[in-house]
Amino acid sequence: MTGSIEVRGLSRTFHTTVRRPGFAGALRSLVNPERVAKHAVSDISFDVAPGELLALLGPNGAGKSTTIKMLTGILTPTSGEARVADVVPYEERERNARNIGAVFGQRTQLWWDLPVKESFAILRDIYDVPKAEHSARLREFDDILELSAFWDTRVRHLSLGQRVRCDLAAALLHDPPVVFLDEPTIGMDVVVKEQVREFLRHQVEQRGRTVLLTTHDMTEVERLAERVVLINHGRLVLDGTLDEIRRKFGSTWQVRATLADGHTDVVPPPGIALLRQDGPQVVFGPDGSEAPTVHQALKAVIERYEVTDIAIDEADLEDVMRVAYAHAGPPAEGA
Ligand SMILES: Nc1ncnc2c1ncn2[C@@H]1O[C@H](COP(=O)(O)OP(=O)(O)OP(=O)(O)O)[C@@H](O)[C@H]1O
Repeated sequence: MTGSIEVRGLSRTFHTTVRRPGFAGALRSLVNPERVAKHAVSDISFDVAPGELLALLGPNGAGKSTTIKMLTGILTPTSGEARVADVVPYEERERNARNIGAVFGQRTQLWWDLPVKESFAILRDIYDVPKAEHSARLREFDDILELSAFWDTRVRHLSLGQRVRCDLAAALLHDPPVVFLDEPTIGMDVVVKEQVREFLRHQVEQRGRTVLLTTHDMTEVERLAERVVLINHGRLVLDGTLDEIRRKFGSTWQVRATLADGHTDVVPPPGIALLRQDGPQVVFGPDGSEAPTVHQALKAVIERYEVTDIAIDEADLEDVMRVAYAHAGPPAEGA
């Protein structure tokens, strides 16, 4: 068994009934329901190699959770195929469950009314983990995640950050080669986020686990992922390294400047876009494929404005992604 993920032409369409407004509409819907198809995921293919951490990115409603649900065996695809650690997840759910760990940041898989350590003990029995192994693994997780402070607390009384750290430990207690994380750090403070990231790095680099992560946090992507797959309206838009994405979407530089007094209406020079403005602080970036080089841009900005400070930065990944999403174009019908 290898901890790889293979996705080939995976699609999932949901059929929903349209609710017509008003009482008469409700009656008509009852007698003659109107069904519409929603193509949540359309023909996507990608691979994740054993021991690789891949970030699956996309705006709200792009199809990320639907993809993860198919790979964890919760949903069956409408067409296409997936293999996770050599198992077709939606055909062999039990075998798949032994090979994967999953954390959904918005939901817990722990028992709400039990203390944390009892939840862990139940999982140990479910997965048949020998006691010594279970204890050693908990000690390893505790070293980074600092769980023992709330070992005896009922899950319902944990804070969000404490709960997700426990969920992460619970997902890995049976030592699965593949881990799915759907927005694991949503709503966490920066200190806990960093703790979770260190834990994930450790799991990938030291334990060789394969991780598929969805997040809207670009700092997380930069800290953890070398490669990203971008989906929009259910379709795969891009599969590449962060460097390739930065190159492809042109935003290879940013010029950050502080303008002298009096510049209120900032109209950037040709080929240059005003990305952000906060009073006299402005950030310029390339505007499309014919954009000037960073040196030409610096010269153009200095010639046009009186600046008190100016610096060149690597493009912000949030801005790069915004351009990438814009390039993806409008949705296909039903997407
Ligand atoms: N059970 C369902 N029935 C009908 N439509 C659904 C169902 N689940 C998801 N969808 C639709 O499929 C599309 C993709 O949803 P999905 O949850 O996969 O997006 P996402 O990329 O995870 O979004 P987010 O970043 O907001 O979590 C959305 O338009 C959503 O409304």
